[in-house]
Amino acid sequence: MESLAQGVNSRLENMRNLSPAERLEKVAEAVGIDVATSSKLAGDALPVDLANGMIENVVGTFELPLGVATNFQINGKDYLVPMAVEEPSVVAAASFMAKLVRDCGGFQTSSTAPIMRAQIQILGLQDPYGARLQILSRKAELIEAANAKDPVLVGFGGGCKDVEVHVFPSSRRGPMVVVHLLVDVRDAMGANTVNTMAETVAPLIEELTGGTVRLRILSNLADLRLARARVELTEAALTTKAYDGRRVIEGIVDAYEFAAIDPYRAATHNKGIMNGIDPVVVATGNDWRAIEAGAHAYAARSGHYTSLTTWEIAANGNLVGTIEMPMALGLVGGATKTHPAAQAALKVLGVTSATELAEVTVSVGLAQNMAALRALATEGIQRGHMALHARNIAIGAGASGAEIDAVARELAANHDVRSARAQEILNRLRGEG
Ligand SMILES: CC(C)(COP(=O)([O-])OP(=O)([O-])OC[C@H]1O[C@@H](n2cnc3c(N)ncnc32)[C@H](O)[C@@H]1OP(=O)([O-])[O-])[C@@H](O)C(=O)NCCC(=O)NCCSC(=O)C[C@@](C)(O)CC(=O)[O-]
Ligand SMILES: NC(=O)C1=CN([C@@H]2O[C@H](COP(=O)(O)OP(=O)(O)OC[C@H]3O[C@@H](n4cnc5c(N)ncnc54)[C@H](OP(=O)(O)O)[C@@H]3O)[C@@H](O)[C@H]2O)C=CC1
Repeated sequence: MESLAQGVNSRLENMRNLSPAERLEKVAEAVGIDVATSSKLAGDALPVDLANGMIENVVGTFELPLGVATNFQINGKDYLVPMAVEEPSVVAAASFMAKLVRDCGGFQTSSTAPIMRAQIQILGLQDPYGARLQILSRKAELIEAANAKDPVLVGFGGGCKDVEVHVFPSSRRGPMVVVHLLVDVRDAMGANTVNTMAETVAPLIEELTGGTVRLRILSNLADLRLARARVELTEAALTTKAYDGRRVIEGIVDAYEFAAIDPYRAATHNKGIMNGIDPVVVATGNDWRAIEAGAHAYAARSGHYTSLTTWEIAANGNLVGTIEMPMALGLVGGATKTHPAAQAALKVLGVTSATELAEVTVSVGLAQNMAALRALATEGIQRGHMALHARNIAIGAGASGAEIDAVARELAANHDVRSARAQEILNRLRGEG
């Protein structure tokens, strides 16, 4: 079931046995980017003078490993997914699950329009419900004032689309009214865009209500900007030498149920999802704090913190997994525009809109969750994870060059991945033991 949609085939074989330079060449060839672009992914892409323009008190830059997850096929289109992350086994696990999913038809995704909320807090009101209706009666005027501030966005079909008014009749500081501007931010993450609009309409709101406006800022609970992905896997696809596919499916669904009912487990389950999501967010120069805040607030929206994914058994016995969560990602603005490696990562992905990027990103989150649940429900997490973590342990013990893989191999083979053991192996290899 190989797809060469838009010329890209994400099923790159044998990646693990190549050198980083060979892998980059293979990726660049697969997605059709030039050397000038691909070289931005090889390291040293962010000169200090550029970094100095991005944040304050800059002293240098800080690097993370950049991997590329293979095998992703989403809505029939293949993607190679850049992931910037320090944790071993994450990229391997995402690639592995994407391989299983592509053999079962790939990921199916959808999303809402990219609507962000800006909040405007009003205090000093005796009649909060009366103020609410005053504001709603002038909705069109507020929308017009907000949109006058961003003709570029309006030109792209975005802009403020609606206004909501929420009343908190009794807070410790008296009645509070909170206006939400609902803004279609198109291909922006949207924070600066909606904050500007909120600050613009605040004087008009004070005039309308007689109250005092305090905060004017977006909400990171972007519950109107959702991205979704669905997978369906057969028993045969999940069968291994050691485990029957039916047993794997039952185990994954039991693991999901645990996360659905218990917040202690849900926190770890969702961390596993974010293992997939954050590296894509970082690699594309997006704001990962915003994504994390939105994810966990959404997981707790019912008052009970729960899983961001669902895992069920369909009538035909197949395993069905879904994810739906806020995904406020941008292709313009923020560091996506200034960081050369983020620009190159977006070219590797080949996405043409922020919603497409959001759908790819939640697909990686779903794949990552599936990898963790599959491992946890069968052999446990340590075999696959620790075998790859062994290289970190080897480096920590002082191994370098070819020593790293030699020490890691022995640690993993003996299922004894500890620093002291790594030191012993290293000493022996160096003839010092
Ligand atoms: C680690 C694997 C994938 C090994 O799994 P395996 O069965 O040893 O893999 P394999 O050697 O049979 O290879 C299968 C495919 O995996 C990929 N793959 C496999 N190895 C590599 C590698 N070295 N480099 C690159 N790709 C690799 C690759 O796509 C490969 O296909 P191929 O290309 O060969 O046709 C598996 O054990 C796994 O998925 N484990 C789960 C790992 C995981 O979830 N890690 C996240 C960190 S743990 C955590 O922080 C979260 C957690 C667990 O607490 C969340 C929760 O509790 O829910
Ligand atoms: N709580 C939070 O999450 C907060 C986050 N931030 C930060 O805000 C930044 C993101 O803000 P954001 O508003 O996205 O960034 P920008 O303001 O840099 O970019 C958005 C602007 O880009 C222009 N634009 C050009 N093409 C498009 C297009 N196709 N679609 C949409 N807009 C387009 C628009 O108008 P124009 O050309 O007129 O500018 C738009 O207003 C991030 O760095 C984030 O870290 C800031 C405050 C709080």
